[in-house]
Amino acid sequence: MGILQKLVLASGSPRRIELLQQAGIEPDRVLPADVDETPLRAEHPRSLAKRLSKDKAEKALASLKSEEDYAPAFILAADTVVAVGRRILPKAETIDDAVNCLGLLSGRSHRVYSGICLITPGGKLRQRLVETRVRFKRLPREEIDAYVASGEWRGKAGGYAVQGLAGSFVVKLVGSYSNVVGLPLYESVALLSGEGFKPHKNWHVARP
Ligand SMILES: Cc1cn([C@H]2C[C@H](O)[C@@H](COP(=O)(O)OP(=O)(O)OP(=O)(O)O)O2)c(=O)[nH]c1=O
Repeated sequence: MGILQKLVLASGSPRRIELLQQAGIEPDRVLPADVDETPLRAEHPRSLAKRLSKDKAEKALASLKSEEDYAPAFILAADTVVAVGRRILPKAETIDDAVNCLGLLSGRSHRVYSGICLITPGGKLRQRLVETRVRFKRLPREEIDAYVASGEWRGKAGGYAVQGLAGSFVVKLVGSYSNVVGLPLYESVALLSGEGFKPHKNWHVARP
């Protein structure tokens, strides 16, 4: 196999593409998979992240299979969920969503869960769930308003993006940082290598 192995990233998130690239992996194709992200009743945040990453990978596989020139490939998908205790925070779409999320996160710890799902060219399905604990400083209303005005929260789980302005809200982070941004790199690369994908084929020698 070796160099013929193709990798499809089942995601429309620019962050996930960038994170993979940061790890030296260039997906051969990016195929966003739209799935219903509504939590089930009383669903635990970790179960939701795992279930949705699987749904995304399977949806991408189905759409690949419907193509005339279908060829088996590695398919990688992820889903990131922010939760305070068992309470799942929404992917903020409105200013109200963002204000409510940030109010809940202010001055306390929350958890970020990413489910990752890999389907191999041979059809095996592998999953991981990665958890990061994040503690935010207390956010006075003026600071929440200023952050909301930046728009950085739009489309982000929990109404913030740690890779931007909200990085300065973090008092403590325990676990994987890339997991919070949307794709835990250590675990994703380990999963891929464990299934025989050679992640290092595109590495270049740095020029001074
Ligand atoms: C907490 C947090 C989330 N996010 C983003 C990552 C994800 O894009 C998004 C969570 O939504 P997801 O549903 O995990 O992903 P998505 O819909 O953006 O992309 P796709 O399903 O096509 O892969 O929140 C950040 O960028 N920074 C953060 O600090």
